[in-house]
Amino acid sequence: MNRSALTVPPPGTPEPRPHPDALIGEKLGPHYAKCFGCGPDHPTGLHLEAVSHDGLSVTAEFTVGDVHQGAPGLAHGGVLATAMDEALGMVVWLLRKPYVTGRLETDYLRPVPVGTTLHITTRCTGVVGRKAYLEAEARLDAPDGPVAVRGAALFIEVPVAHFTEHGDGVGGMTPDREVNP
Ligand SMILES: CCCCCCCCCC(=O)SCCNC(=O)CCNC(=O)[C@H](O)C(C)(C)COP(=O)(O)OP(=O)(O)OC[C@H]1O[C@@H](n2cnc3c(N)ncnc32)[C@H](O)[C@@H]1OP(=O)(O)O
Repeated sequence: MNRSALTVPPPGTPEPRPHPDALIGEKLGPHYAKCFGCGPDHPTGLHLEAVSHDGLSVTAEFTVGDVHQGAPGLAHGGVLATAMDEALGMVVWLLRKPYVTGRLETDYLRPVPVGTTLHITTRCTGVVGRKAYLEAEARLDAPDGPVAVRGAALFIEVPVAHFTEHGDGVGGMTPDREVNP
């Protein structure tokens, strides 16, 4: 993958660990019912479902539907980037602090037909100050299927005020709340 230095942790960055209270090895619930990425109440959203793993990693599944097309019969690249962004966001939840995407890099390796279930794996590779370094991979139809998309990201920790001042709040979430109900 063509990674920029901006999404690679500096040399010597220790391996990050989940927050001691993070739920590991369990299905992660949506962070917001109307979220385009994970919300069950979004009519055309991705309905991403994810499970957390030790080592600050998440696996997630997303089945490409008719409403996600770009070219006829193929997933839109922006939708695929959204799926990566959402699955990356689920990893930083395990730090139990609010983060937003600062930078998202995406490499598209194979077309993704409608009906495909993408198996997405995301991992945090380092945390330095407010910056969390992340990487992602999406495979076609099986956890060991062909790689279709690779991604890397830099997420930035923000205060809760980021959501209350710029949006409509945090949907009942606070940093102290169980984030994976
Ligand atoms: C309640 C939880 C909800 C969870 C939702 C999950 C959904 C999935 C995730 C998303 O899609 S979030 C939505 C998309 N992202 C945004 O809307 C973020 C919009 N951008 C911002 O609000 C600000 O630009 C941001 C908070 C990211 C940074 O602004 P700040 O003023 O707080 O930080 P600052 O600019 O001082 O940067 C802090 C550090 O991050 C670095 N940085 C910030 N943006 C960067 C960038 N884009 N690329 C590289 N580095 C970046 C910056 O260089 C600096 O590094 P150093 O500490 O080493 O000096």
